[in-house]
This record gives sequence, C-alpha cells and structure tokens, in this order.
Amino acid sequence: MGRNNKRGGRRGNKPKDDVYRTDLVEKSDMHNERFTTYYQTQKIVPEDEWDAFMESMRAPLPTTFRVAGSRQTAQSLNATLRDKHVPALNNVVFEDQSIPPPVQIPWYPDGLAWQFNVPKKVLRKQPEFKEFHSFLVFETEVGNVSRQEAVSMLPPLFMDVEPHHKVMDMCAAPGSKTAQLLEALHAQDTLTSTSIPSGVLLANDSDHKRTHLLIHQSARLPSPALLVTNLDASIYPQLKIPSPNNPARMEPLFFDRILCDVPCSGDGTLRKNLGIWKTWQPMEGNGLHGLQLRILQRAMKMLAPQGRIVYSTCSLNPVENEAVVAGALRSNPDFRLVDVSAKLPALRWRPGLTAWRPTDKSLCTTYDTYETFMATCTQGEMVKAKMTRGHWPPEDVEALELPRCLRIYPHLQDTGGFFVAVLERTSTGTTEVEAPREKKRGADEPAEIPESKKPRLDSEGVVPKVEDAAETPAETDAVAEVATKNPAPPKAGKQKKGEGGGSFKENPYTFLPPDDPSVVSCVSRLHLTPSFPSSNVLVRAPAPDPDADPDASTNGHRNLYITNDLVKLLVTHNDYNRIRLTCAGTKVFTKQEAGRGGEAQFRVLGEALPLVIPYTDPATIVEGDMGVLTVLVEKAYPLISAFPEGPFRTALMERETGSHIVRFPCGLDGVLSHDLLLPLWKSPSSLTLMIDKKAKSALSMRVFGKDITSPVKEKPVVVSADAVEGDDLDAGDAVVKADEDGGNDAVDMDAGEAVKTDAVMVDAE
Ligand SMILES: C[S@@+](CC[C@H](N)C(=O)[O-])C[C@H]1O[C@@H](n2cnc3c(N)ncnc32)[C@H](O)[C@@H]1O
Repeated sequence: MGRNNKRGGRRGNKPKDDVYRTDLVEKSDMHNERFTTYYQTQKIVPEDEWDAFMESMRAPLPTTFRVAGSRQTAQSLNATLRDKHVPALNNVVFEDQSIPPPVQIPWYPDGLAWQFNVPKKVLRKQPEFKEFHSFLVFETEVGNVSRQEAVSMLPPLFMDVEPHHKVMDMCAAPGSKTAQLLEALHAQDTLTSTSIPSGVLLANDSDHKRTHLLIHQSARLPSPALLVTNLDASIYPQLKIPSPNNPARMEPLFFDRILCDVPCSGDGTLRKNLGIWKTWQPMEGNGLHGLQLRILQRAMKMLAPQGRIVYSTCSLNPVENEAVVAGALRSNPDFRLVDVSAKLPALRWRPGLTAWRPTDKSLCTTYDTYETFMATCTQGEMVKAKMTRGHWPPEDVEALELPRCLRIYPHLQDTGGFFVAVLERTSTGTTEVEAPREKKRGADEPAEIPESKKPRLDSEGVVPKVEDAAETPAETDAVAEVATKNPAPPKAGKQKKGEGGGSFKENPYTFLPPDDPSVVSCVSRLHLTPSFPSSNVLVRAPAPDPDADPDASTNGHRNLYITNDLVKLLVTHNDYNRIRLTCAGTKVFTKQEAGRGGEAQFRVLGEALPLVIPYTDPATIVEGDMGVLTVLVEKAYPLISAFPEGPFRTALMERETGSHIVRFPCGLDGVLSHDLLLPLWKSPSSLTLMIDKKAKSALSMRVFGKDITSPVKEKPVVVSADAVEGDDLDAGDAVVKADEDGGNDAVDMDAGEAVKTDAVMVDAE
C-alpha cells in the first residue's frame, strides 16, 4: 500500500477510478534523473534488466482484486467468476484490438486474486466487459471483492495467521491488509470450534481519521476479535492481561504475529502515483529511516518467542528497507530473517541487497561509508541529509542474511514495486519491556529523527560522536508505565483523562452483566442458546453510577456489541488514556422500533448473522424455498399472505413479531452452493428482508442472474395490524429506523441498510 499521506502520500486528489493514468501524464514526462542515477548506483536490478525495469515502471498498472470473505463464500464467488464471467470475456475484440480476459494472479493461494489490464472505454462500452465490470462493482460494494494492489496482498500471506494468534497490525490504515488478516483469523478456529476466534487482531494507526477508514474496511468481516487503536506505533506501550494461572496477577501480552507495513516514500507505487516522477528525491527515504526503524524495534519488543514479524514497504530504497532490517537485527540479536523462498513458489522476486550507498539531496555524490559522508559534507549539509550511521550497510552485513528479504520489481510479474522481510524471534524468553516515552508532539505528527539520534555538532562544526540508532534502540528510553496494576472497569459519566475507560472523546466501552435486562431480552427473544457469550456484551455508553442514582440500570441500550474473551480482557485491564481505543469487538444487535403500539425489540444485524447463527436455537430458523426467496428479493415489504402457501408462510403466521432468520438450503434448485441465511423482520402483517438494496441486488444477480428487486425506492410506513390481506403494500408496515445509543463507529447504518452480502452467505455446517 501507499505511504503515509502525511508525508506526501498519494499526491493530489486522484479520481477514484484513475487506473489508466497514461491519459493524465505523458510517457515522455515519466523521467527523473535523480531516480535513475540513485537506483542505478544502488544496482537494485542487474544492468541488463534496467531497461525492462524502467519500461515497466512507465506502463499502466493492471487492475487487481481479491475475492474476499470467509473461505467457502469466497470459493463459491470465485467459481462464478472463473466459470461464468471469465469465459464470456475470451476472444473479445474492441475497435479491431483483441482484449485479453482477466487472469488469476499466479502466486495467490487458491486462485482468489485476479488481474486485468483493459482501457476504461472498453469497460464502459464493450458489452461483455461492461457486464463484468458491473458485477465487480456490485460485489465490491457489498464487500465480496476487494480491490487491492497485487503486491499489497503479499505481507499477510507471509504472516501465517491462525485463529488463536495474537496479531498486531502496527500501521494498519486504510486497512486492506487488516481485512486479509481478519479473514485468516476467522478461518475455522480448531480450538474453539465456534464462529468467534480465540485470538485477537489489534489494528493501530497514528492517524485518527484513517483509523475510521480502517474500521469501515473491516466492517466487511465483523469481528469480536478486533481492536482498533490510534497511537504512534514506535511508542506503543506493552499491553497486559491477567495471568491464566493466577488471574489476580497481570502479565505482559506478547504478540504471535506483527505486521509493520510502515510509512514509506512509496516510489514502488510510481506506476499509479505519477506525480512521483516529478518530485522524487532520495531525502524522503533518508528522513523516514529513523521512524521505520523505531517502529520495527518496538514490534520486536512486543513479539512472543518463536513469533513472526513481517516488515514491508512499497519503496525500492535500501535505506528504507535493508538498512532498517539490518539496524533492527543488530539491536536485537535474538531475531533472524526467515527464508520464505518456498512459501509462494510462483512469486518472482529478487533477493535483498547487501551493499548500498546512501546519498544526500545534491546527488553529486553517493557515499561509500558514513565516515566519508561526514568528512565530505559541511555541517549544514549533514543536518539536512538526515543521515546516521544506520543508513549505511553495517560491517557485519553478510552475517545478517539480507538476501532473504524479498524485492519485488514491476518487470518481473507486472506489479508495483515492493519490499518484504520476514523476521522471527529465536529465543524462548521474553522480558517485559516498557514503552519509550512519548515525544512532545501530536501522535499524528510524522516523527523525525529524535534529537538524541541526530548528529550532534560541537562549536567548530565537527561531529564528535554520533549515536548509532541501531545501537541505541528507542526502547532503552525512559519508561512510561501504561497498563494498570489494578484494573477497574470504565466508570460512568463524562470521561476525564485519568479516569479510565477512554479519554479522547471516545464513548466508553462498558461490559454488561449477563443478567442485564437488555442482554436477557436479546437472549430470550432471539432464542440464543446458553453457550452464547452473554458476559462479553458491551455498550458504548457509560456504566450507570449507583452512587448517583441507586435505581440506575443499563436497560434501554439500543446497540449491543460483542467481543471475544481476550478482547474483553484487553479492554478492561489496560488504561486507554494514552492509547486511543477507537473500536472493540463488533456491533451485533440493534433495537428495532415495532409498528404502531408494538414494543421495540432487538434484532440481529445482518452482517453479524454468521457470528450469531452458531448460538441460535436451530429449531427457530425457518426454512425457505425458491418461491419465498423470490418474493423476499422482489418486494420490499411483502404481506405474509403474498408468500406461496406452505411451511414458511404457516410458520411465519404463527411467529411473534420481531427478528427471525430464514435458511435457504445448499443446493436449492441447483443454485445455491452453500446455505444462505437471511435476517427477517416480522411486522403484524408483513415481512422485511433486512438487507440493503445493493446487497439485495447483488444477491438477486447471483441467484436469478438478473436484478429483480423493486426499482422504486419504497418508503417504510406504519400501518395497522388489520391491513388488508391479499394486497401488496407499496410500502409495508415495517418501521425501519433504528436509533443509536451513541456508538460512534463509522459503520453504523440505519436498520435495513446494514447487511453486506458476504455476511449473509453463511457457510453450511
Ligand atoms: C503504508 S500505510 C499502511 C497501509 C495499510 N497497512 C494497508 O494495507 O491498508 C502507512 C500507515 O502508517 C501510518 N503511520 C505513519 N506514522 C505512523 C506511526 N508513527 N505509527 C503508526 N502508524 C503510522 C499512516 O497513517 C499510514 O496509514
């Protein structure tokens, strides 16, 4: 993915669909003397490959996408793509030119990633490609397809995440890799055998606005195992959890897997960020080296024995890549680079460099050694160049096995440029490590080389001694204790700094007791089984303060969230005054106003259905057939009497009003490749399929081959229970407006608009 936009980012306001940017920048403008000189000096590719490398850098980047979601739903959508859409795109000719069909990215597991390189006008005008394009747009909107650069899909593949892992994504926004990691975490958990993984994914980013993008992205796979935080990763404090053997004792949490997809200069994205051609210069990489190293070193301190870190950038610059890895390895001798050459056999890459020559802005000289640089430059030049000894290859470079790093170049497999290094902790012991002290700057502010790491000059302009960042890791800085020794649940009332439960104007995270009336009501009305984790239900509201109001109760909450056990422990046993906690777990139930005179009741959010199904009494799930599905998809608020006579209609007539679930079995009419479960809302005389219009259309396209949903935007109205039977209403008697109780997550939607198709396609058990 791209760089930190705070540091230049993707320049300009690029139009959303700006894939074919050759329309915007002439090939003749795709030159930068500094780029050529610098990278030829570094010998990043053999001399005889240089022309091919540069030619590819100037060619348009193919569009790439990944079929997302749970394993079974992804496989089934991929089969539709492979067996229906792609064959229709073979032998297409447009304006006398043969247009190649999409092809599978050879190295992506199970053939779930695709690429195509087709001009926009073909997508707009050529009938078969037009249909394929609208299929992709539909499926992307509902979250089944994720448009993602091919190389950006790589780091999560090297993480080997399992459902019980504690995983951290240190620089996570906007979240395409977080989404991949979540999918891996939600692969069937063999330990718990439930829909809820026992591990955790802590996704962090220093940019608060971008964490909300991240929450929005990850809403495609709602997860009780997700935590999102907002802090400078280089000073991330050690989180704590109660010891499993002695819950009264706190112990540090170490992660099994950490992704450091760090902010970088981003010149590997030149094929799509054409502005970089004009502005590229090596200083950006020089300036980022320190922050990148501190983030990686912090990750090393938070990693469990035998754990794994993936360090990645979309930069080609060895100063941001091998130099960072070398510095980190030298400061942590119990780490080594992992040989991952056999992991993705079809991936083509070049080994990491063992020699490179940093340069300053003038580019007149690259410097062999740090000493030459110091001897050559004036004091001013030295300060501006932002270089430390750690920018150069260390003396023991050979011992570090840097060729185990992966360099991905555009001419190898028609991708962007990328760098990946996989590091493993070899030692068995860990010591608790305290977080470096926070610098006096906003967490959002891009970090500079800390004063202590900058060259210090004496009065004569000579550098007497320069601290080597690699030898003085940030972790040795003074301590800032973060986790609470005696954890207390978040308190009620307005949060003040120091009170626990979150400052930063985030609504607090308050876990409800299992006998809370809201939880009890959910369990009984939604027929949840005793195994439902009632003690992990939280609300985004202050806990009642019995001192202030002895009768206070938490009854009356509108939205209920659930977490898994580990997320609950992390939320309740750590202090979120320094770390901004922006999301914990996922919203599962929302209160739905009933029709006139009816009582408001909880319903399961459609996207949360896969989580709730394993805890739902199977006898309460109604079976449907193709006739039922047709009515539900075609009409917005069909009367119950509009359904074909049969078991479904009889069952629904007998049911109480409120939330219900319908199952369409795998194999139904030869159409469904796995069970389809959908949320329903029953009003006195009509039913509503609680999925949004786009998700409904995508479902319709898949099941019926066309969009049969009603084109009219129907407005929900309230009608009395004695509405005339036998007539369809223009707008039914469902009231589809859910209130919010202050949950401030970015993906809150009105009831009836919240279901993504991936969430409703539930794997058959
Ligand atoms: C390359 S992008 C990450 C892309 C992301 N992993 C993805 O796949 O969608 C780098 C991210 O680092 C964040 N960032 C910059 N400085 C940071 C820091 N000190 N700590 C944590 N995140 C930081 C930026 O806000 C940016 O979102």
